[in-house]
Amino acid sequence: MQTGTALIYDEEMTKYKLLWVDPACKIEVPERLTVSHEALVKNGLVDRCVSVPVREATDADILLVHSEEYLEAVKKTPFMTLEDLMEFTQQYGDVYFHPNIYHCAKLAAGAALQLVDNVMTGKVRNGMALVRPPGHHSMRSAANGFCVFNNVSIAAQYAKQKHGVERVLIVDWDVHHGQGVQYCFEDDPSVLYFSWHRYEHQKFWPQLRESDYDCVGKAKGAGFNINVPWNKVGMQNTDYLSVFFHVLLPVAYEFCPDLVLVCAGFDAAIGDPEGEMCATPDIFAHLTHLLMNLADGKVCAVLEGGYNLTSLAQSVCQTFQTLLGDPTPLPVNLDGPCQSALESVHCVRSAQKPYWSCLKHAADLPTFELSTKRIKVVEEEERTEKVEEEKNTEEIVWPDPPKRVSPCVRTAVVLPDGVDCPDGCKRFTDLHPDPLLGKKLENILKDSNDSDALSTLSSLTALIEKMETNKICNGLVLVRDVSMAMMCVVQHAASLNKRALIVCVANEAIPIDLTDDGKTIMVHFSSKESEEQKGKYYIPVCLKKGCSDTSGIMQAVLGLVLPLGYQYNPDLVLLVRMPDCRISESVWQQLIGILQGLAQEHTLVLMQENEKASVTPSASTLLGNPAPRLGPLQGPQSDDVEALERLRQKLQSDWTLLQTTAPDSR
Ligand SMILES: CC(O)(O)NCCCCNCCCN
Ligand SMILES: [Zn+2]
Repeated sequence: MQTGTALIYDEEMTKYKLLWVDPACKIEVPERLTVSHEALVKNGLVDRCVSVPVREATDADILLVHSEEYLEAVKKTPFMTLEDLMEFTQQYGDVYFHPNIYHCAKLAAGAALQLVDNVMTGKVRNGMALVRPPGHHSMRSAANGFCVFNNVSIAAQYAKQKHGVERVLIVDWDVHHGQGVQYCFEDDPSVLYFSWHRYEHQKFWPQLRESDYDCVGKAKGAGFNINVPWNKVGMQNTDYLSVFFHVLLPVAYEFCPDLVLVCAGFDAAIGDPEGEMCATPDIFAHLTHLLMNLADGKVCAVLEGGYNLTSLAQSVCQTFQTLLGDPTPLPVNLDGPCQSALESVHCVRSAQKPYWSCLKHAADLPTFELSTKRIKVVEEEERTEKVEEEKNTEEIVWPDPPKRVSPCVRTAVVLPDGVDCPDGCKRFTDLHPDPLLGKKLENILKDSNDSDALSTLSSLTALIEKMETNKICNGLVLVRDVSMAMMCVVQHAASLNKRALIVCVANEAIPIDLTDDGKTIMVHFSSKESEEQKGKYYIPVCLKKGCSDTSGIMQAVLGLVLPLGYQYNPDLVLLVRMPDCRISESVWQQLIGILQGLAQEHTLVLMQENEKASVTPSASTLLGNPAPRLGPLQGPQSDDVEALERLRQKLQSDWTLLQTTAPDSR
């Protein structure tokens, strides 16, 4: 299995800066790179990465995206006088030139190509390039928005041409719209471009009509361009996650990319003068994690924006730690998305509905949107360049991201004799069995002197305690009686006052009487409608074709289990695979991989002891290896979608992160 995270950085890219007064450009300073790199050094992350050297992009590389006349013009800048540089800059917007910026722009683009080469040839699993100048605003024949060459667009074309990549997903989480990327690929169905961006109904820079949600791509590229406008500032972690769960991830899994490129701008974080958002740096740990089970884990992040030096450095470290496989921090008290974010999610899903089967049941455009659409046209004429006022975001404070400590044992296993312990795992036995355990579990144990059941259960309970004290990250346990073991875990977690999210894949309904006390929440996948409607903590997901239905499961995991799980915020995730369920191995691995974003990766996998063939693949994902790709997904069964939507309607008043439509509250 491929491992290793590349870090690409060269201090040469700090050797250019603004040489004259320009309020629009003064935030793009060399210190952006130095503080990021220094933070990586301070947190011991540089030593854990594979340092990959930069290289200069060649003319051929740059011409994959840019025109010859533009390249020839930029080539002249190193020899220009200050006056010439200022005059040369005038023809572009919100960007500045410097005698050394052409050199640095070649290094920034070359860094992205080095990253693609190392990931595509399997020298590393994933990585991030810390570069400046950024890239996503630059266009075929124009610099723009601090960008000279479009680093990520060049990397996408390069990956296709040199490495035969067929489908590239570009995730642009920078707070500005990467219009340069959109223009480059808008008619290209092999590159899916996703961007969210501060928009404020076209009042925010670059004030483009084509940054709105209804610009979905052109001709063959229709559907392969996804714009999520933020029409208000102050967006929080929950808003970002809502867009990943209900827009990006379902489409990304359907698209099934060979490679994921990230326009990793951190001006979407709190404290940034450009974004004026409120999402905290640890959110990038989750956003990164949620992409790492795509494309067999081939994720290449390239720095774009980020102008608050504190949140930038923290966000960069959060991203690297996740790329390195460290447990994600607990997503603290997420409430639901704000009304404006919900409207954006609603509009994007309805605009993209014709192009993606995972969205074929999405709601139509909200009626108010149709009316404001006309109003927006009217405002168009009134749009005036707003005066640059200084953003005093320097005073904003937020808590330091929590420490993310990797337990000394990553994956512990409890296996019957004769089943080998997978490489990298540690066989676990309970060294101090609790003599009273039989008594405590008598209500569960049918036969209290069933010694090996007792020993398995005591290992199970001891394993949970080791996870709760962070001695062990996650675990895999094979048992004879899965239902009984599940009840034991539920009871033991409750006794430790730990909240457990149980995801149970079965075929039949299962005998379980969950106390509706909120200490446990269960999502139960089966092929049978469950007759009794239990409280808000028992969620039956019925799939007509049962758990062999890959797209049905994935639709429910991404659109229901993830939002629910993030909002519930468990201390422990229990993944239970009933013997009768026919889930495919790779879907099971995706389930394990995706849900590791919760509970600081304290995932406990429980299977029947005859599932020996699943031990190695399950352990591989628990060890942090990416789950295998599922292939492009077909649409889920209509009646399953309708059942899921009924479930959403029922649950979303309690679990507001489940919402995908804005109430027509105009
Ligand atoms: C890479 C990037 O997306 O971060 N570039 C952002 C360019 C912003 C241009 N406007 C500046 C106005 C200053 N208040
Ligand atoms: Zn930006």
